[in-house]
Amino acid sequence: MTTALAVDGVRRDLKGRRVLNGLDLFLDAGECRAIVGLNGAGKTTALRVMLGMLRPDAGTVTILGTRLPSADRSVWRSVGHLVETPFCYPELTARQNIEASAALHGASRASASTRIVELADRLMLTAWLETPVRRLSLGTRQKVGLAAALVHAPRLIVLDEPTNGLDPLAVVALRTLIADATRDGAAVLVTSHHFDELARLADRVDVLHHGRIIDTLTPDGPDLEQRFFNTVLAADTAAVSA
Ligand SMILES: Nc1ncnc2c1ncn2[C@@H]1O[C@H](COP(=O)(O)OP(=O)(O)OP(=O)(O)O)[C@@H](O)[C@H]1O
Repeated sequence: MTTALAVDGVRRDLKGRRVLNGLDLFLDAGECRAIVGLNGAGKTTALRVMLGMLRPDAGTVTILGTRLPSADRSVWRSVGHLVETPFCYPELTARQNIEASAALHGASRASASTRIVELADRLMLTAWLETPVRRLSLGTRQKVGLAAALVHAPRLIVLDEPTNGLDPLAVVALRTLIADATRDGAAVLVTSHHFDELARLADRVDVLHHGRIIDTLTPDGPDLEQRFFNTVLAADTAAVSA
């Protein structure tokens, strides 16, 4: 297996508060991993550090074999992400937004145009392709952001709460897109608060609590949500009695 993403001992403070506290995470090609955690556990901050948007105070991040911050354009071209705001220029149409992402990631016009047709069809976005993004609903914008993240067939895909605003049909479509990507060798990292969704999506589920991974759960097996709560409760109980 090739390691697509390696996060080793990352620490990061924000406004004097320790948000990431010795974060370790390794993601292989062909694998989908999920990060779960309570609100404020540090999920989005972790993804931002992994994507080079924030520098760690300590520890290292290695993406597709290159240690940050020295990743060059060829590395970033192989990464697709949707973190916080979807990739959207409000005055441009959905198609133009997705084309802009394809161009930014070095995809040819021909391959982008074929892939946009496919992604729009699968995400039920075709009817909205020529509409300016500012006129789209929240969920449709999310679909544009997802298409922009996937249009260049990235080898590393990072999605922060990707089902935000999506209807149940679109959730199923996203699930099959992620399954196809991992089957083709991409590595996928997602965050989510929806345990039933994670159970169907991820190969492993990492529990992030107070800025570090405290356990890794297998998504199959009984009641993932209850196992998550048990893990968090046990960690808090141990911290109180220490
Ligand atoms: N720019 C910032 N400045 C100061 N503190 C921040 C900043 N961004 C995040 N934080 C703090 O860092 C902690 C972790 O935030 P983060 O958004 O990473 O959590 P999260 O696990 O993604 O939460 P949620 O599930 O609510 O999205 C929170 O306490 C948050 O208030």
